[in-house]
Amino acid sequence: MATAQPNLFSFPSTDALAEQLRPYVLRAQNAALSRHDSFRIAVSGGSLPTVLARALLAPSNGSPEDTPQFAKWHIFFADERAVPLDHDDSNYRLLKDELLSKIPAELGAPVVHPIDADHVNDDDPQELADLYQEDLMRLFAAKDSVKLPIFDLILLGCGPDGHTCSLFPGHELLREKDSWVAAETNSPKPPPKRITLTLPVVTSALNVAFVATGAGKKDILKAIFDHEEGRDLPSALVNQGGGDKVSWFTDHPAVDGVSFPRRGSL
Ligand SMILES: O=C1O[C@H](COP(=O)(O)O)[C@@H](O)[C@H](O)[C@H]1O
Repeated sequence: MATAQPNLFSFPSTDALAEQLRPYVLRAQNAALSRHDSFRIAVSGGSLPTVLARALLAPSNGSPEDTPQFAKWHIFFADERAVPLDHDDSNYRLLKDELLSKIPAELGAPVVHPIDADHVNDDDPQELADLYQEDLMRLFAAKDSVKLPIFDLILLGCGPDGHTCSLFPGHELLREKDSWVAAETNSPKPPPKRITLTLPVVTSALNVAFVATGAGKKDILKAIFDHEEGRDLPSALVNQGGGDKVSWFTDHPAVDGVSFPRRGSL
């Protein structure tokens, strides 16, 4: 368990947040591309894709550092719902509508890793989870010694109950140690059948950023950053496991009244 504290950034508006999320993501991209030939990122659904699109589709200042090199991106999903890829509840569809379909051709196209559409109607989403794990293994487990995939960046949301990915409070999946991808059959938030990256995968990433905005997140953020009250919430477990690799991008209403020793500026 990491002892260092996560970083908390708070902005007056979602636009101001998106403006700062862009250099954060591009720094992770540039660092990744100096180490290997691709940028390996996992993204969530919910409110995240809209903010991410605002960040990444903004005009570049023209420098190579400020340019998304999408052709070198591998995009996975931090969690996905077991629905067809064109369904309103699909995180893939959301990302496609908000970001992927709007990337200018000159920036190149990322390699996107959706779930296997042939298994979304299975009674049990375990096969879907296993196939997704195999997809991850093709990229990350070139050597037998690889125990966990190391993402360059994972972008997360935080639900009003403190869930992140499809890891829900009090759920047994929070104790999963071995699988990279787990199946969820009884999500308290519809739809009930989902797959999710597991906690060890999330906390092994080189960088993890939450995006949480709006007054509706205020109470849960108070609980998460109050070490006693919210210590077992899934988002708090990411903080504890990831330490200062974890950054929270929030707006002022989401952190109104949240006491936190390390409010950073980027
Ligand atoms: O169900 C989900 O919810 C979370 C949180 O969504 P938000 O709208 O409160 O940001 C999301 O991160 C996750 O990917 C999604 O499947």
